[in-house]
Amino acid sequence: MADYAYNEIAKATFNCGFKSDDRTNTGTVSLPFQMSKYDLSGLRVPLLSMKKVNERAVRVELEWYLRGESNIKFLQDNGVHIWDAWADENLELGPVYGCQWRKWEDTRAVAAEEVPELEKIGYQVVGVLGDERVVVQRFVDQLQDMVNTLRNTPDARRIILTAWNVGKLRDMKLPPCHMTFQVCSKVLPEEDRSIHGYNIGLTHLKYGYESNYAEFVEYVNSHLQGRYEFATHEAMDEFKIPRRGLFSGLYQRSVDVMVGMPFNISGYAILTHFIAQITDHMAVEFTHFGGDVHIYSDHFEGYETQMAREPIGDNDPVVLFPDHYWEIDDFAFEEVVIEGYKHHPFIKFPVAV
Ligand SMILES: Nc1nc(=O)c2c([nH]1)NC[C@@H]1CN(c3ccc(C(=O)N[C@@H](CCC(=O)O)C(=O)O)cc3)CN21
Ligand SMILES: O=c1ccn([C@H]2C[C@H](O)[C@@H](COP(=O)(O)O)O2)c(=O)[nH]1
Repeated sequence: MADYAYNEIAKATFNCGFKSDDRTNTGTVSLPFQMSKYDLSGLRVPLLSMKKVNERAVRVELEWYLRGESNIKFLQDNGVHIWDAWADENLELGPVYGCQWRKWEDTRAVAAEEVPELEKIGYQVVGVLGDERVVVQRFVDQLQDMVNTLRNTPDARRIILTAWNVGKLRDMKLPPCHMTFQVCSKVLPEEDRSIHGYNIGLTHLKYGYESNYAEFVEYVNSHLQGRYEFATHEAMDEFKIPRRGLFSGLYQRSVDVMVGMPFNISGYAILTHFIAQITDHMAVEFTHFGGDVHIYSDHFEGYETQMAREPIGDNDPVVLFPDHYWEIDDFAFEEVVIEGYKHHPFIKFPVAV
């Protein structure tokens, strides 16, 4: 359950953090470099039970990232106001997350004879300089590259999405906090493949989704007495259970434990499941690496309230996508469903700007 991993970080930060000043003049306790891991098997999503996390806002924000926009109009049109305080009067944030994910700008001035080769790999001529050098430009879709690599050469150790575009930091209203996301694809041994396939099937059955995974569970239950560890690769191939598992990790340079982190871990878990589904993987685990991990001083009271609550044992949230999803642009937050989320009431935390 997600609460335990998250609570360890929150408690360590609260109890052992250094009293620190910060940009917003709020004051924090801060504990550098903390890691936590979240189980994703069976389409699980780490949504906390000890306070309500607005999972709809998480889905809307994720679609906004995937759309590659720098303007928060989409968020506002869909009733999400978490970025309002940072945008300018035109609702612009500068080239933040989505912009870097989908259209990282690469502009260079080159000698004319280099142009034909560069055009072959997607650069376009956008101008000529006084010294006759030619200005060429392309926009890199890092997310599409991630998906393509997972489909074509999944053993690659370079499958990375980064928002930390050093040359553009000064154009951003806030430099990216969740800055670098990496995925690793692994061929699963028979038993692991079976456990993860079975878990997804159980989730599908529980929520009435017909799927190859649900059929696999029915096969295991009727032919193997429920002993999924006896399922063979051959049988799993027949049910089209993916051969590979997906592991993901996020480096977040600055972590607001009470406000940002619950959004960030659940958002990246949903992103991992989505990428897994559209590249024929099963998501296994998400690891969160925090750089400056802090609790603001005006969150201490809310922290005490949250930590005094009992985790809800049967909080077992999962995410379900329509089974036709196969491309990045298929993601639509209204169709992405969270089921099984049980939580204590919302706690209001002031957000430091
Ligand atoms: N101090 C700070 N913390 C953050 O987490 C944060 C920033 N700044 N700046 C940029 C983004 C914006 N993000 C935000 C901003 C506000 C909420 C927020 O108001 N959360 C409320 C619930 C909001 C709702 O239900 O819609 C909360 O209490 O968690 C969450 C994430 C995350 N980021
Ligand atoms: O996704 C996010 C975005 C922001 N945060 C938090 C982390 C910090 O408390 C502030 C950013 O301030 P900096 O001075 O730029 O570090 O926002 C987050 O936790 N998650």
